[in-house]
Amino acid sequence: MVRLSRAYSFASFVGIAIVAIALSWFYRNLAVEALVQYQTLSNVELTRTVANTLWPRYADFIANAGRIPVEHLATQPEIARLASELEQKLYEVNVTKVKIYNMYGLTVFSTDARQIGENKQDNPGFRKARNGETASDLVFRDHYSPSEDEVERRNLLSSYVPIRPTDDGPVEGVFEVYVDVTALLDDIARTERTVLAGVVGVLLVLYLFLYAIVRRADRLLEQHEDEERKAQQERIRHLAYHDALTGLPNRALFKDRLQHAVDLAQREGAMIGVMFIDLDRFKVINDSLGHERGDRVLVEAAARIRGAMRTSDTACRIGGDEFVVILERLASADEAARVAGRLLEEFARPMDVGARELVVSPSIGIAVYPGPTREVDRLLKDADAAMHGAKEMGRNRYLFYTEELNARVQETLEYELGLRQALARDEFTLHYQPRVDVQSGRVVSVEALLRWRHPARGIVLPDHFIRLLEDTGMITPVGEWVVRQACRQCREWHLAGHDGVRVAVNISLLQFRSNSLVYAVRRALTEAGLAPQFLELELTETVLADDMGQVLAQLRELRGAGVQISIDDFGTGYSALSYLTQFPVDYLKIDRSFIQGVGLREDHAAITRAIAAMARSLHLGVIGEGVETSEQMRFLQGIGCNVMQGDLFSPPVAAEHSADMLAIDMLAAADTRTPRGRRRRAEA
Ligand SMILES: Nc1nc2c(ncn2[C@@H]2O[C@H](COP(=O)(O)O[C@H]3[C@@H](O)[C@H](n4cnc5c(=O)[nH]c(N)nc54)O[C@@H]3COP(=O)(O)O)[C@@H](O)[C@H]2O)c(=O)[nH]1
Repeated sequence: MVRLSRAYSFASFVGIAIVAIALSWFYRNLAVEALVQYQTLSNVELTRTVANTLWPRYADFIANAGRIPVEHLATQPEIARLASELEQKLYEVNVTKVKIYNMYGLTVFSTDARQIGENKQDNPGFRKARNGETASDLVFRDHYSPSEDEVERRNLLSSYVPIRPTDDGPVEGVFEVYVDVTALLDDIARTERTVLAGVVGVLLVLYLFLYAIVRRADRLLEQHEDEERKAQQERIRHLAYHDALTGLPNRALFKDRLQHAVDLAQREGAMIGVMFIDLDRFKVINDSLGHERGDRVLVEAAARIRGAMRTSDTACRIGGDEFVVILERLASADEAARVAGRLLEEFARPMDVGARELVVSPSIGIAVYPGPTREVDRLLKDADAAMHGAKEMGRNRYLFYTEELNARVQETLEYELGLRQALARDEFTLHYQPRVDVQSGRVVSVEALLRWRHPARGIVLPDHFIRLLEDTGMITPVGEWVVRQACRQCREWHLAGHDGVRVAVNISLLQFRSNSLVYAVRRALTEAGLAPQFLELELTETVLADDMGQVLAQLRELRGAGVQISIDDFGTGYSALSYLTQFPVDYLKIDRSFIQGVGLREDHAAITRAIAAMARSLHLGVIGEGVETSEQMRFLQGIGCNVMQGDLFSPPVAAEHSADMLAIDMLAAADTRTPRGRRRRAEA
């Protein structure tokens, strides 16, 4: 970095030098010019005086001097007289030499007699004077002879002055006057040196004064730079060890702090704890509300965690929605439980994250040392396992780590990991359950139901993994796979001759929130070459009760394209029935819990009747699901519900048997079926 003082020193030195040189040059020029002007005037005056007194008597001699042989000129009596008279006249002035030229440049007279007779007609000074102008020239002579004597190193001003008998008369000759200005020029040089010394002295004082200021500024700057550098390093260090969003220590600093806490605990024989906090369903919040609101949830969560902690605890954010608190110097495990309890209370208050208020709960796992956690470097892992245990137990709670819990959690984690890989490993499959028109005995539509062919556990039913798919955000890609697969299968049925059959697919609320549903459905239909009216989407009432505007827009688009919409598990959603008039719906599926209550509970029979009547008056189709007995079938027939689904006709069957299922008379099959036994065989 360029130092100010160094730059200032250099620039000022150059400045002072330039000022000194310029000043000296100007002063000398002005002074010398003034001297030349003054001395020239004085020479002109002298010439006029001489001309007035001497010229009338010598004018003829000088005019005719050209006729006298040059070698005799100096010996003419006029010359001696002239020399004598001039000597008197020049006695009191500082003129050192005088020459007189005639109009042809002949030196008629000179105080140095050796120069008499010389011709100066080509001399510019002479020529100028002959033409009526005065010409002066400052010259330096190493050796100079004013008369016959010689002097050395002189500065001389020589002036050529025209001689006129009267002020406005013609020029009749030229006077050359030499004045010795050596002393005057020396004076000028002395004054110049004095002025220069004075100016340079003042400039130096100014320079030193400014230098002191610049030096101080330099130091202040240096100090400021130092502070800025330190602050910058501190900022970088902070960024390296803190989470930019919440400002909490990050994973790197957490490891440091944990190590420190462990060292202290081992030295003092104290107890420490690690609390692993994971926000419940954060992925869903993030995906549905957007990342900006997700960030606000995280910031608010960090503030609440800090609020619930003791001053001796350290809270860190170690991942997306994962926070860890190091609990130092615990008196007992109960103290950790109290901190966790406070934290749950903090999270019970709704969070204001913009458009809506949210209650975001945490699941908390706690591992204490010494305790079931024997190795300190397992503290975090064990707290993590306890947190998963808390999630399994229903979330929004805390759980201490135990070895049994660990085994269970490991199993769940493996299961979860397997599910994450199931789509890529092609382990999902669809089973199909027919819906029968009991008036004709024919299959009118088929519900596609997802199954996971687990490598060790065999066929796993969706109740065991749909929620996990939703929690992990995998429901969207898996749901899209289901739609694609079902459309392809339906097209195959059509090609095999069952061309009126419709396929129904269950759609999760999260698929609506992902906003890719409409595109995925259209693409699946196009890829399979299936007309939209053969695809039915089953939604639960919770979907309709969600963000009405968002769901309605997508439903209208799908319905507009020709896709059929049905409400699944109808009657269990406890939501306002008015939505039925607003949403574009084609069918209501009466929940199987009501149908299975028929013959056992009058209220269930009443609800079933009411739903069928409502569907009829709203001109909606009605489907009875979970029909297991002939009694239930007859009851439904009696209330005008003729399309039924249930084990009485067929449980869900694998794709390879689905075409056979479409070919048979379902009523005849129902007569010979023992529902539950048949279900187990078909799904095995
Ligand atoms: N989002 C998605 N959800 C899906 C998908 N596939 C299934 N599901 C949902 O999982 C729930 C459980 O489904 P499943 O275990 O397949 O059970 C279905 C039938 O087997 C069962 N059923 C049908 N008839 C009978 C019967 O007579 N008795 C009896 N005990 N069970 C019967 O009902 C389930 C179908 O229910 P529904 O969808 O409400 O019509 C279930 O909620 C599925 O929705 C999927 O791809 N995506």
